[in-house]
Amino acid sequence: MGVVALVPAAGRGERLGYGMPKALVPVDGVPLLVRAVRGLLASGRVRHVVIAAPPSDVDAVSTVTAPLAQAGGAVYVVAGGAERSDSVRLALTHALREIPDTSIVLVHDAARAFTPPSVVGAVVDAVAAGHPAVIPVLPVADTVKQVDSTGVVVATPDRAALRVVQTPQGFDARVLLRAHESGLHATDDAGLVERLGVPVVTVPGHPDAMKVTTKFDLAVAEALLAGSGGTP
Ligand SMILES: Nc1ccn([C@@H]2O[C@H](COP(=O)(O)OP(=O)(O)OP(=O)(O)O)[C@@H](O)[C@H]2O)c(=O)n1
Ligand SMILES: C[C@](O)(CO)[C@H](O)COP(=O)(O)O
Repeated sequence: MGVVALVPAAGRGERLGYGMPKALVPVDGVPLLVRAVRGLLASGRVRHVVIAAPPSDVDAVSTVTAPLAQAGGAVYVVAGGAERSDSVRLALTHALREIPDTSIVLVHDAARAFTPPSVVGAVVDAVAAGHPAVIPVLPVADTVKQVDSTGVVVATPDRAALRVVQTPQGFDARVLLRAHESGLHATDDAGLVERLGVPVVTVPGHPDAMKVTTKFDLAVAEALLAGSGGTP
């Protein structure tokens, strides 16, 4: 069973506003991307990692991530694309071309750098058990409103049926390839798979798998790290 993790890390981090690509932003001296890759490998389930880096930072990203490769595995770096889905597709193409036994593919945001390895393991286990698509989720803590284009509320969905979606999202490699060849658009990979009519199952996510998007999130990440004694 070849498990490969694709790590989209080519975003500009505009909402964070740190003046460098978000994946390279350090928390306690260690870039978010390095922490994300360490967490994937610490699960003991992932052998190979393919990172989609900002095109102008492929060399810098290769330098910081090459030492992370474990025995029998490799860390590849490719140039990412304009949108997250382009970066995932470019990394997937590389994985399917260069890593012959790729059967399960995880897609994991570099920005979710503090995801516990146990979440990675739960996703891989569920795909290995025969589910073609698996996502980690959390319940919704707030009441959610649907609004129209002018901001007027049109509905209050029952939040018991809503979930917040995290990564890593895990897939049968053939299903993910079909989803990315579909030409459809979605903000996550499972969104593409859903549109193929393939069932997507959920496993429990974790609050630490939060996406570092804003300065507030970065402050939360720093607090998390301080509270955990410095891992991952
Ligand atoms: N063209 C892109 C855009 C995003 N990502 C990656 O997708 C993940 C989720 O994206 P997000 O958190 O929205 O990051 P940014 O696009 O960098 O954020 P912003 O919109 O604030 O610039 C991140 O790890 C990001 O690096 C990517 O690989 N390629
Ligand atoms: C994939 C994702 O992390 C699921 O929550 C999220 O959709 C990516 O964030 P973006 O801002 O839509 O790029």
